[in-house]
Amino acid sequence: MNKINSFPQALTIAGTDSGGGAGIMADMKTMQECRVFATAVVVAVTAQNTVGVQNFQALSEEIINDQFSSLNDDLEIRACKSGMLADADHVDWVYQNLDKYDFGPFVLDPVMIAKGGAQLLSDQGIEMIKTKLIKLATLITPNMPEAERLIDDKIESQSGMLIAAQKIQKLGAKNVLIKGGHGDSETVRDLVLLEDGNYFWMDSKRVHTDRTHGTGDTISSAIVSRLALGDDMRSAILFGKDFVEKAIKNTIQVGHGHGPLNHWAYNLEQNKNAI
Ligand SMILES: Nc1ncnc2c1ncn2[C@@H]1O[C@H](COP(=O)(O)OP(=O)(O)OP(=O)(O)O)[C@@H](O)[C@H]1O
Ligand SMILES: Cc1ncc(CO)c(N)n1
Repeated sequence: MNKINSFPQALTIAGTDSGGGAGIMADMKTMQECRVFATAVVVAVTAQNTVGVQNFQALSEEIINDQFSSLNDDLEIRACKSGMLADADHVDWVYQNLDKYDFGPFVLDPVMIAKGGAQLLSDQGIEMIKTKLIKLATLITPNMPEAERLIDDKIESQSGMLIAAQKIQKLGAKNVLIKGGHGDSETVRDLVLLEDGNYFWMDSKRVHTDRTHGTGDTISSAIVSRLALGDDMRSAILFGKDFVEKAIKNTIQVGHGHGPLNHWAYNLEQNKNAI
């Protein structure tokens, strides 16, 4: 690799959040905290705050292709992720670019509905993820409602969660992380199904808070960062869980709705332990 360009670089392909807590903003803050250089392809712009999404506009095919091409011409992206992709055309354009360029392992966060209820991906867009984009995914990270939508079935138990992960893997994703943040159980359980068929659970105590805007973006960006730094999939996912847990626990008071996470909490804790 060209030494001049050797600092670890990661890419997020997603929508912006003017409120700063989710989407590209959460992704880049997370990557920065993980010590990788963050880059972005903007697919859509949202007018959003902690209360909800007030409006959004997706960008043209030309500017999306040009952003990918600019990155490919100059940077050395080692891992990438996608977030909000808006509709079927945008999913397809992202597919074509990821098929064309090598940006390393690809983490697909199939963002469908924001915590405030806004639909960030059309029904046809969901179908395009299921039939096309998923085949490029090194890892897919649905939350529970997204996992149910991907398999078109309800998930009602832990064995149901495993069966769902296996079905999602059959759609084409190599590794599957089903996030269990939704609901009100005291223990939050995430499930990881690895490429080789082995699986494990990640448990944590539920933090009773409404400051959970951008949890999914944050865990997937922490995972992508560690993949860009050379971690194997299992270590990268375990790191992501630790990172997001600390970011949720160490609440900050911003906004009046689903508040954002504290993206510097992980490093604050590391520094404290180092003293
Ligand atoms: N209240 C909570 N307490 C502890 N961990 C949580 C809580 N909420 C979410 N998590 C963790 O955060 C991560 C993201 O899970 P979640 O199910 O919230 O994703 P998401 O719905 O995609 O998030 P978003 O749509 O806000 O980006 C998971 O590892 C989950 O276990
Ligand atoms: C732009 C954007 N991406 C993702 C989410 C989901 O967290 C959101 N609320 N907004």
